[in-house]
Amino acid sequence: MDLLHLFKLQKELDERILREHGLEPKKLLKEKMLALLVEVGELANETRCFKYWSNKPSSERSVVLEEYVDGLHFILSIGIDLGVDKNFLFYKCAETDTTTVQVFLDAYSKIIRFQEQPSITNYIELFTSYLRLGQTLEFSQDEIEQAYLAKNEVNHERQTQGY
Ligand SMILES: O=c1ccn([C@H]2C[C@H](O)[C@@H](COP(=O)(O)OP(=O)(O)OP(=O)(O)O)O2)c(=O)[nH]1
Repeated sequence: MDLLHLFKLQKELDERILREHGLEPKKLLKEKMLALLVEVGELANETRCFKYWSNKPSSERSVVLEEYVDGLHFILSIGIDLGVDKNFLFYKCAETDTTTVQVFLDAYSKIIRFQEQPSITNYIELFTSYLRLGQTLEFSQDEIEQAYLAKNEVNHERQTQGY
């Protein structure tokens, strides 16, 4: 996954959203943190991994993947505000032998920790936990990258249409 390229596309999209909505290029960190928490909740809902009371299966893989890359958009956007977008290198996170529910809870706790203390170390921890979540959901890096590019385009189209 070419993260530096994704950061660049994210920056273009974020700048466009600010422009179209007449917002100052001020940081919207709190709003982005809440948006990310909501996206992780939407993702968990689509997987249904915690719904021990139901036999209904997970949503289609493509639906889950789109939710996943919505969260990735906000994580990249937060990284840009933090100033790490020019030199952030992806390193493969170790495979973990744990449940999907636990991986979701870990991602939540890393997001909250970063929100309380927005350091680069905590950002890397957050990013890593989100990549681990992608691995747990069995998405390849290539699939994630392609889905990110597709949703990024949709986000631009929405701005064109005055979303
Ligand atoms: O500064 C921003 C703000 C938003 N987004 C992207 C992230 C995500 O891909 C999308 C917002 O999520 P979604 O598509 O779920 O938006 P929604 O307005 O909640 O749509 P829906 O009601 O269809 O879920 O916009 C950014 O990249 N940068």
